[in-house]
Amino acid sequence: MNTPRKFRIKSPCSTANIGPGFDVLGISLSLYLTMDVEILKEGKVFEMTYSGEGAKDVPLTPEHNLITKTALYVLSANGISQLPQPLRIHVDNPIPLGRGLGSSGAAVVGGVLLGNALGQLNLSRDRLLDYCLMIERHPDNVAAALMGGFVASYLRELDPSAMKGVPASESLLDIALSQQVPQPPIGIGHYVNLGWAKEIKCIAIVPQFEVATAKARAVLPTSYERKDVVFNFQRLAVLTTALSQSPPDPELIYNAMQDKIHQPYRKTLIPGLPEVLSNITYQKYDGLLGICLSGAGPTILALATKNFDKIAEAAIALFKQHGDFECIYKVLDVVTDGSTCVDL
Ligand SMILES: Nc1ncnc2c1ncn2[C@@H]1O[C@H](COP(=O)(O)OP(=O)(O)O)[C@@H](O)[C@H]1O
Ligand SMILES: N[C@@H](CCOP(=O)(O)O)C(=O)O
Repeated sequence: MNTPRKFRIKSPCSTANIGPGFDVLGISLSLYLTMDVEILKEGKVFEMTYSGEGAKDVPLTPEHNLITKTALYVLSANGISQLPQPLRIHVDNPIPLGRGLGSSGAAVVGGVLLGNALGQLNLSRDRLLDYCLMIERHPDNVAAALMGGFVASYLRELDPSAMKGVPASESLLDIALSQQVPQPPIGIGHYVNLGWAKEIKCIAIVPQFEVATAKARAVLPTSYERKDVVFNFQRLAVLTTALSQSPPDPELIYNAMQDKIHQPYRKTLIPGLPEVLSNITYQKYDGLLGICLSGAGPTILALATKNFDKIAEAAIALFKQHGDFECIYKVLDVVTDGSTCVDL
C-alpha cells in the first residue's frame, strides 16, 4: 500500500528566442502552472481536476493529458508501469495555451517533476532536463522553466547509437506508454544562466487566438542564407550581455533584438506582426528597450523599464488596425527559482 503523501509542483511560463536567439534563449516569467498532488490511502483510482486556461479543452485522462503522459513516460523509463493509486491531481493553469508563453514547456517540466516525485526517483535537476528534452526538442522553454532566470541552452549532438529512442520531433509521447521506454541519454542539453538587469520587466501582449508551435515551426525554411545567419549571430552575442547591464542601453538592446531567422516567416500567421514590431520603437516610447515575438507567437514580448501600460496599449491599438481579435497584456517579472516540488 502507498504511504499517503501530498505535494505541490510549480512551473513558470517562459518566453523564448528574445528576437535573434531562436531555439537558444529563454526567460522564465512570473506566471505559474501549479499542481497539487495527493497520493491517498483510499478513494478513486485516479482523479484529475483542472482550473484556468484550457479548462474546457484539456483532456484529463492519464494517457491523454500532456502532464500525466509525461509523468508516465518518466516512470516507464524507470521501470514503473503505472501511476500510484489512488491519486488525486488538481492543476491550476494561468498560462494561456498556444500563445508563445511556453504553456507546453511548463506542462512538460511539471510532468517530469511529477514522474520524479511519484516514482521517488530523486533525479538531479540536470537529469530532469534530459527527460524534458526527450519531449520538447527545442531546449529554450524547458531549460528556462526548469532552471529559472535568463537561460541560454543547446542540444548536444549525439552519435547515432545514442540517438536510439530519441525522437526526431516532438512525438515521443505518441508511443505506447504501456511498453517500457529507454532512459534518455545523459547530458542531452547544456545550459548557462545569463545575467539580467533587475530593472527590466517583460510585457507580454497576448492576442486572443492560438498559434500551435508545431505550425509556426512548419512555416520556417529548412536552410538560410549566410547573411541572415550572421545577422542573428552578431545580435545574439551582443544581446546576452546587453541585457545584464545596468542601466540598460535602449539603442543597443533594440537593435540586438532584431531577427531574420524566424519572425519574418511567421508574419503570415499573425496579422499585424510586422507593423507592431516596426512601429513600437525605443525612440517613440521612453523606457522601451526592445520588442519581438514571444516564442512562436502570437504573443509579443516588449522589454521595458517604465511606461509598461503605454507600450502595451500602443501595441494593442496597432493589432486592432490589422485584425479582428482581442488582446490582453501582462507585465511580468523574470523569476529565478525555476520549477519546484514541495511537500505539503
Ligand atoms: N497545462 C496543460 N495541460 C495539458 N496540456 C497542456 C497544458 N499546457 C499546454 N498543453 C498542451 O500544449 C499545447 C500548446 O503547446 P504549444 O503549441 O507548444 O504552445 P505554447 O507552449 O506556446 O503555449 C496545448 O494545445 C495543449 O495541447
Ligand atoms: N524556439 C521555439 C520556441 C517556441 O515557444 P512557444 O512558447 O511558442 O512554444 C520556436 O520559436 O519555435
